[in-house]
Amino acid sequence: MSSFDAARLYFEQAAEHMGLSQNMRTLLLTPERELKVQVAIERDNGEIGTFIGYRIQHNSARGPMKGGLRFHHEVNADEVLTLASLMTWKTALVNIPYGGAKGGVSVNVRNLSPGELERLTRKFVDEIHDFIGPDKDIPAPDMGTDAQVMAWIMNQYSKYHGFNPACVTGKPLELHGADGRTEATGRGVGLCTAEVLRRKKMDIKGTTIAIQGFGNVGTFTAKFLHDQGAKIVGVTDVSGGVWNPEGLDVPELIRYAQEHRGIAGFEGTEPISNDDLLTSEVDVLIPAAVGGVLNVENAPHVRANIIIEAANNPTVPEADESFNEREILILPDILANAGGVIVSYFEWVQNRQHFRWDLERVRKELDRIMLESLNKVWKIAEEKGVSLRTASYIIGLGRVGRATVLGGM
Ligand SMILES: NC(=O)C1=CN([C@@H]2O[C@H](COP(=O)(O)OP(=O)(O)OC[C@H]3O[C@@H](n4cnc5c(N)ncnc54)[C@H](O)[C@@H]3O)[C@@H](O)[C@H]2O)C=CC1
Ligand SMILES: O=C(O)CCC(=O)C(=O)O
Repeated sequence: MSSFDAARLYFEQAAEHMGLSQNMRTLLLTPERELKVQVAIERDNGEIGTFIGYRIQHNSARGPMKGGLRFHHEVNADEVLTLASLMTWKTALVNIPYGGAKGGVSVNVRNLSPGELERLTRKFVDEIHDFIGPDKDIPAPDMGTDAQVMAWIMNQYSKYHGFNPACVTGKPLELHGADGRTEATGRGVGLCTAEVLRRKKMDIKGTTIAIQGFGNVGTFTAKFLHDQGAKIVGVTDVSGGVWNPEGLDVPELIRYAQEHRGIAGFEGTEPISNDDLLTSEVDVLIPAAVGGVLNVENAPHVRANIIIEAANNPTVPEADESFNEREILILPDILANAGGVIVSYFEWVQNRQHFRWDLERVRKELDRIMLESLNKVWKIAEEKGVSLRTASYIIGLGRVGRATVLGGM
């Protein structure tokens, strides 16, 4: 089953509850535009490197399309379409004035020098600049991209269309970025985790947590939860994993990971594999890396009572079904990781108003939107007797559907 067909099952479960017509389902599932471009660069050794880039614009019924840009060797059209559709439901669920899009280049960034990464980014913008922009489609960071990449995008876009920082979000602070964007996704994941624990009457102090992925989202999630007194007992990344039942020293681990480009070998810990981490005995499991990691094989062995989906699309539908049957609570990606796009929205607003917010204001508004969204999802799930995922989709689809009908063809 393709990744889009799998994600479509989540859509269909909500559409069924809502009694959406077949024609409306087809309209909402069909992407508006799919770009697939050649991204050719000169490598440092003088040879040519040819890569494939994608930007898939799924839906613009509620506003300009919005979504991150992923540089990863597993990027393909099916995955980008799936992620673009998730952005449509996510922006609608948290009620920010956007549609959904996603992009990516199929490349292993670990094999690129900084110069090659810059040339690749600029070349990608050369290919897609006519289709993006502050009122069309606004890229942002995702796996393998960061504030520096966003700065190059802004600079390259401006060469064609004039200075316009709102064409991309997640930029460096020195170049029209927003205070709090880098931490935003992890902060949102942490906030949601704390709120779920509160609702489940579990004390966050001493709650054991395992996190897969220790990049932007994983580190800020770990930091937030560690600061609240939770015990982060296991973390993995592409280099390996570390485990300490007494709780990891998260600030030290962050320093170590920056210095060693990975967490493997952090002193005072035992090694743990990615597979073992997912089935480890913890209260809360937080996938914060790639998609599809919770699958038919490992789902029956997952021992956490709560799964917070920081990554996009980490759970395949069969695993989701098995978790629901076993009453394992899953907070879905389109809610749990929405903090990033929410603060991207604040950045876009600040860029358009030429007025900077301070960190306190960003955090206050982010926390308010995250908690209001979680509250609404929880209420719908209870009222309708559905999972938190289906409740999230019901809200998202409902808003996109109504905007589509009101706007007309
Ligand atoms: N950056 C953002 O603001 C947002 C990111 N997300 C999602 O969060 C997830 C992580 O994104 P970022 O932290 O931004 O990426 P990143 O590139 O900063 O970090 C990715 C992390 O995952 C690890 N990783 C990669 N492949 C892995 C594998 N096969 N097994 C285990 N670990 C692996 C890497 O070593 C790294 O620690 C992605 O699913 C992304 O779509 C969702 C919303 C916003
Ligand atoms: O910040 C953004 O605009 C998009 C973040 C993103 O790609 C995501 O939420 O998956």
